[in-house]
Amino acid sequence: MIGILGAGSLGRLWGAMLPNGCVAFVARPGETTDSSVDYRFRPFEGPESSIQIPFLRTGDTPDLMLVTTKAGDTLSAVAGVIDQLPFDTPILLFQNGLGSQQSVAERWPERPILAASTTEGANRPEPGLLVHAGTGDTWVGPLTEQARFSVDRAVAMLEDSGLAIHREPAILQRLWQKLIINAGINPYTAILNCPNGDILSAGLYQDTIEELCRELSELMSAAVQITETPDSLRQRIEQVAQNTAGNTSSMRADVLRKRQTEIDFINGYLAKLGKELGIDTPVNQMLTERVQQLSSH
Ligand SMILES: NC(=O)C1=CN([C@@H]2O[C@H](COP(=O)(O)OP(=O)(O)OC[C@H]3O[C@@H](n4cnc5c(N)ncnc54)[C@H](OP(=O)(O)O)[C@@H]3O)[C@@H](O)[C@H]2O)C=CC1
Ligand SMILES: CC(C)(CO)C(=O)C(=O)O
Repeated sequence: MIGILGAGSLGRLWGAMLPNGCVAFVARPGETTDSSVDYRFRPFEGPESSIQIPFLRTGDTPDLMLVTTKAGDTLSAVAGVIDQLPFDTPILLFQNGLGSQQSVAERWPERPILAASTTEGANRPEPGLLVHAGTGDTWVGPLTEQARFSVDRAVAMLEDSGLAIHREPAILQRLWQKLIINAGINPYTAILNCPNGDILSAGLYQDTIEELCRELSELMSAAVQITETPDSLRQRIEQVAQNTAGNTSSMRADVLRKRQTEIDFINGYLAKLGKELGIDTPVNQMLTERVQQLSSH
């Protein structure tokens, strides 16, 4: 049995893709477990279907726990359920950005804590409907020492979904690569209130991207010893912005829905890291503050 903590877009995608009867959502503390989570699932290809996922019952012991809350909710969500989990249940964190993963791994270093980086895309355009909007790849790797022995088991269980799953021993580096893309696209789309592709012609982007990429290059080199020039980072950011030109980024979507964004775990994380490492990050700081002003901080 696989437990899923966070019945949002990504949690429901795993709920729909994993074999029926093998998954259960984890209720919030005090929430009833008598009901189920019911929704329509629109797959990337093929007809819609109805999904019904039960809640994990007291005494059920999941073999794997997927955590699909937003980064800002993750530490408290895990804290709320961890005492009910067997000590050896792998806990796999799916958050974008960085910072939330380290908080969980540092608080429970003796537990098997893993992280995933995924390019699958899921959204809920209306209540009760989950859309698998884009197929991609999911990489899974260990954050704590204990987790090294759990990666193969976690990958094997997730492979039952039919999605593309890969082992990634250097998961932190993999998360950094996605962080770079999110840091170079998401805040601009939120501030400018535009689809991903439109940032490229905007004055705010053109005036700051060179300096932002210099900050990203220095931070990545200092934090995870990946050397990549600012120009190369800029090319990667612009390639993704072009490939996803019509998309509404997750950060713009959060602002439009008046939900808390993940800015503190993207550019905010980078600005904080810069302070710790003695690297100036004025553009990350400016983007963080401007997005914070837009959202419900
Ligand atoms: N959606 C996607 O395609 C992708 C998402 N990600 C990342 O995955 C994470 C989740 O994203 P997404 O699914 O889109 O976000 P959603 O907001 O759709 O889902 C998060 C869910 O977690 C629930 N939640 C919050 N706190 C708790 C708690 N304490 N106990 C149980 N449930 C809780 C929320 O409930 P409520 O709404 O009631 O607060 C919500 O249903 C993010 O970090 C995102 O960046 C990464 C790649 C792709
Ligand atoms: C790559 C990008 C920017 C695609 O929209 C994304 O990951 C997001 O919106 O969070």
